[in-house]
Amino acid sequence: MTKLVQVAVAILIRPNGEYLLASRPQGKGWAGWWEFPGGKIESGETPAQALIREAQEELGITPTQTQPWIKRRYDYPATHDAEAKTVLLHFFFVHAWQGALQAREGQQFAWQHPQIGNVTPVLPANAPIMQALSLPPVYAISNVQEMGEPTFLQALKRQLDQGLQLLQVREPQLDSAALAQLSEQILQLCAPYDCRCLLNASPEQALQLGYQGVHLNSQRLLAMSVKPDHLLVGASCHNLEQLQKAQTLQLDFALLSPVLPTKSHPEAAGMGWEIFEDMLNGLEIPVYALGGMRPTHLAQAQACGARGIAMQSGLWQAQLA
Ligand SMILES: Nc1nc2c([nH]c(=O)n2[C@H]2C[C@H](O)[C@@H](COP(=O)(O)OP(=O)(O)OP(=O)(O)O)O2)c(=O)[nH]1
Ligand SMILES: [Mg+2]
Repeated sequence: MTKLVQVAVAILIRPNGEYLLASRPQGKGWAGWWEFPGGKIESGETPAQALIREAQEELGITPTQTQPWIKRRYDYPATHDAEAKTVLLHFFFVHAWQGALQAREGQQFAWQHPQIGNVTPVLPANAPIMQALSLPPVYAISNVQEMGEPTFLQALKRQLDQGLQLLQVREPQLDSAALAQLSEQILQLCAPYDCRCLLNASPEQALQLGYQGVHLNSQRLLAMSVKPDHLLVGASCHNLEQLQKAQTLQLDFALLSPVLPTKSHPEAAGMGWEIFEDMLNGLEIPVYALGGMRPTHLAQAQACGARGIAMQSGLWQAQLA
């Protein structure tokens, strides 16, 4: 049997969203590969304690604002410089720290833009983590039907000014002419910002109207046999079968809902955080929690292993409050 190594991993994030990678120093297994700072959890230590100790030892800093994220198990084969082992990685976001970064182990540092990672190779266990980090923590869903177009566009502008980076346009009540007209306005409004827009429709419609992405409902997801080209692709899932289908198709992300009871689907009870966390366990595709979400639920969703939260009324209302 290979040994299980538990590891605390620190994803240092700057306010502009860049995160820190470090090269593994000479003399360690997988030397020269890029990773997040961190290291083995010692006996008697919690993952959070190991995180702080490793940050002090490797970087000379003390994390002051941390947030648990995904746990990920990975089997490493034996290589010329390392034996076979299974690692259980406990990823944490580190949003703030004391002290100035020092390369205490002779490692190199590289701050990475989430969508333009430019150092390679990154340790193979981290591939799904890099994919998740290329997406922002909040996914907004349009609500023109309830708010009316002028109010919605105003609210959208305010969210864009506050850093919104991912938007789903979901307005099934509109006919195709009205949807084309609304799409043009939304895409124009978003163009100067770093915000990608997905249309909840078929991939053909999304491409035709000039969207960067398509959001599949669960019916379209189940009917699909290959990931559409040239689009960022997300899908709505309500059970494990659908999540697995999204993963098999190698979609960019999935939504899992309803987590909590919601106004838009009052008949559905909400699976709760415990089941939500269980369903994400072992999944490689990034997932957003949906259903009754408000901005304050982000930390809880991430502690369950989600990339973040998707919100419709919870987002647009939060800013009016
Ligand atoms: N720090 C870190 N380790 C990772 C990442 N991804 C990943 O698969 N690992 C694996 C590589 C190693 O097998 C293990 C971490 O062990 P390590 O060798 O860095 O441990 P350590 O810092 O405590 O150093 P030492 O015991 O060798 O002195 O976890 C990552 O992003 N960061
Ligand atoms: Mg280390």
